[in-house]
Amino acid sequence: MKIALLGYGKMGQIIEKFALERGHEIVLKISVDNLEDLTRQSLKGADVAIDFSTPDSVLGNISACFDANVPVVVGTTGWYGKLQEVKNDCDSSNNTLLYGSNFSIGVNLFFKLNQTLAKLMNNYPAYEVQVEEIHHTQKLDAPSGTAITIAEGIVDHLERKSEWLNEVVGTDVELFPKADQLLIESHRIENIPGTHTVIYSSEVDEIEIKHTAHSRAGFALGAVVAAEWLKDKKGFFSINDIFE
Ligand SMILES: NC(=O)C1=CN([C@@H]2O[C@H](COP(=O)(O)OP(=O)(O)OC[C@H]3O[C@@H](n4cnc5c(N)ncnc54)[C@H](O)[C@@H]3O)[C@@H](O)[C@H]2O)C=CC1
Ligand SMILES: O=C(O)C1=N[C@H](C(=O)O)C[C@H](O)C1
Repeated sequence: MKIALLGYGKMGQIIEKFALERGHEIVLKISVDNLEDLTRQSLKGADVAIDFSTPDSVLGNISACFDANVPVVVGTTGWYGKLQEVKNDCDSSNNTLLYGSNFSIGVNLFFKLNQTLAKLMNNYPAYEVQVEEIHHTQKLDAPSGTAITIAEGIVDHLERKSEWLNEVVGTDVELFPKADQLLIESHRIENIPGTHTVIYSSEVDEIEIKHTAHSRAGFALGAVVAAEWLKDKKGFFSINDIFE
């Protein structure tokens, strides 16, 4: 496949390595240094685009892919408030997009485990639940996209929680969640690729499920596999559609 990389930073560069290893060709690499190279014409030379850019640029990049009728895999996070709008655009323009807050196999298994545990906990009101995420200090968005997916998995399956709220540890803002609110605590520490923990705590004990990414390799390989999966599809998909 001919692949356009929209975003050639930490993730884009590892994705390139896996794509080449799997026999693909990189026909376009866009970063903040060559934004002028992203044109309808240049995109049309790709079978698929993979976007790992920034929360501020991702929506423009998606529009550019729709305009060129090029399927796009979106790994960028921090834009999910616009998800429904993007889905509508995708459907009405007969385009193709797959997004995922996390492309690693381990985290997608973790998402399922999280939902199962949340369902079980409906019978055990003594447990209070909290989500924690830790990422490197260059991360632009908080909470992480993965933490949002985890929190939605809890809110959708645990009756006593109806919404999530986020506290970035180390800032002056301290939150006091109400009983029906799920706290996501975000920590920013040098060089952490991504750690997510769900903690159920009672007076007498604690249950913790935790995913630790040792590197960015799982995210990057997952993005290339997602692009391969998307090749002959049409429509709006999430990473969950691959794992189903
Ligand atoms: N879904 C997943 O599995 C994962 C998602 N991510 C997300 O991917 C995104 C990128 O992460 P990193 O590579 O770590 O960030 P990074 O900061 O290392 O790279 C971002 C790249 O985007 C480029 N860029 C800036 N404006 C652009 C524009 N208008 N068009 C195209 N590129 C532009 C920058 O020059 C840079 O090359 C973040 O939103 C992050 O949260 C990161 C890892 C895994
Ligand atoms: O910015 C990152 O690095 C990561 N972002 C994704 C997220 O926001 O969940 C996935 C992974 O945790 C790494």
